Amino acid sequence: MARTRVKICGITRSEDALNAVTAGCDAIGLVFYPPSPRHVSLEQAREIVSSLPPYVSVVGLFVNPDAEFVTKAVDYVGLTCLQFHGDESPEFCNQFETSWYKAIRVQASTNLYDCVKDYQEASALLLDTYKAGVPGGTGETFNWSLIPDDLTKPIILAGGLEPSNVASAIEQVRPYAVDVSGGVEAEKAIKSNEKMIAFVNEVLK
Ligand SMILES: O=C(O)c1ccccc1N[C@@H]1O[C@H](COP(=O)(O)O)[C@@H](O)[C@H]1O
Repeated sequence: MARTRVKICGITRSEDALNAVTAGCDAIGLVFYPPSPRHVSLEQAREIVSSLPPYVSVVGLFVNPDAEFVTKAVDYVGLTCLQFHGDESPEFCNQFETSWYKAIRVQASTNLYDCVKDYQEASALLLDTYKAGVPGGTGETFNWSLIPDDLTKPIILAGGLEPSNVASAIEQVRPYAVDVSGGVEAEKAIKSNEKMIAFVNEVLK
């Protein structure tokens, strides 16, 4: 069985990006959502990406963006994948030539089979915690038993993951990948090298 991939999201500094890659992550995430404390400008993002070694995926995170902005970010920054974390429709997500996936904020009433059907062109579904009024990055887990084990899309598990719970999350959900932001921070928007190493080690053990 393939190993679980790791994305570390909300990178705001080149040194954090390099530490994340050295720790063993497969992808970094850059937040293009101005209200987030982890928001980066296109210039900051381009500088971070220019410091990366080869073979690292660069995911742009958007919340209800303008299509023109997404296209500009792909070209200017060199994004390899798009994460839509708002209320974007399948039609909106599909208009880009870049690989994309959709974040679903899961609550008891969420029908994940319908989400798979609705977003059939997505390369994966990212499952995050539902919290009213907050699009993501809540630092809170959700009830993983709400995830059926026969979904026909790769699942990226997110929401409140940290070194102490990621191994049990993987054991229970068997996701394609895990995604972490707040759980490996030293302070808001600043990553902890120790926590990133601990997180990846827990995934790989
Ligand atoms: O990180 C943010 O500020 C953010 C803002 C808006 C939407 C999503 C955001 N982050 C993503 O949320 C999940 C879970 O994060 P956490 O590990 O619970 O902090 C993850 O995909 C983040 O990239």
